[in-house]
Amino acid sequence: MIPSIDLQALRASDPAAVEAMHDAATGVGFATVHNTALSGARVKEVIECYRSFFKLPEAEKQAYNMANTGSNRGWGAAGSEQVDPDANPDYKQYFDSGVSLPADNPLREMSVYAPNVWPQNPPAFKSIISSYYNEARGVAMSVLRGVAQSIGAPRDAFDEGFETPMALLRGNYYPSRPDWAGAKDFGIATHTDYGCLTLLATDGSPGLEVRKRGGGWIPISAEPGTFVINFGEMMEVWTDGRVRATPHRVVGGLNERISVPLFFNPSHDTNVGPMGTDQVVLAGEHLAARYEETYVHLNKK
Ligand SMILES: O=C(O)CCC(=O)C(=O)O
Ligand SMILES: [Fe+2]
Repeated sequence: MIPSIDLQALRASDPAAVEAMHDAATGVGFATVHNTALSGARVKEVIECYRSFFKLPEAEKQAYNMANTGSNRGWGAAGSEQVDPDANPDYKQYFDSGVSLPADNPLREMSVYAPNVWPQNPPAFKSIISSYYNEARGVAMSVLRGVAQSIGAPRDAFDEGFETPMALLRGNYYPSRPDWAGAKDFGIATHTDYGCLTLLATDGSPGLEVRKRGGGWIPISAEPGTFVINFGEMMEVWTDGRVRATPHRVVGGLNERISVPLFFNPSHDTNVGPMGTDQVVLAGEHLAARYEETYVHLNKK
């Protein structure tokens, strides 16, 4: 039901891999991807690094709380994001990092390119997370080339749009589902991702569910070294609906869980208007609007 794709085969234009990507992109909107440049050991290191951060005392994490900076870099406390207006704010915590631009780059004035915030603890956080950020971007770009090929576009159709990507790496921490949680409380409520492609690593524990067309939910999980991919709203617009942005959620259960999505968003000025039309939709404007709707610290301003 959810295609499983060998990334090296996709890179080599193996017909079965290209067809699996076509099915994923135009059908369920999700796939798992394995045989990438990122090993399971690398992903485990990243997950444990986030875990150490999330286990710090709340008072220490407060120093990095993004509600204080108004950007989306640093720690997001439980209840700080509401992805579904009909549900309560999510009970997950998260930590966001983005592209590192040189101090004299004027793009840093824009909140989507704001400077990163790095915690002091664990001490290796900055080096582990920033190198994973760069490696994961490389993997995401290879996946996108395969997506382009699978829908009959040139393999490099998306390359130019990702020169200074608003790519955001997030560590999500879901504690076990709180006792007080009711029907409107979720680890992360039902939503579609905002950007083009999400490359998601998880600690292997269950929780993520994908909405089935026609109703119902499909559970999906991936051990470190295998990634879940899915497509976001900008990709659906850009491809004029051919590639699907599929809603998903985490209700949460007894198990604690960590997941690490890379939201591979294009450069601010990339036109993600439907290909082959003259409609203009600026990626940066779409993203800023969605952040304003969902980050509690931005929409309450
Ligand atoms: O934790 C997961 O598996 C999914 C997280 C997610 O959908 C998101 O952060 O957008
Ligand atoms: Fe998501």
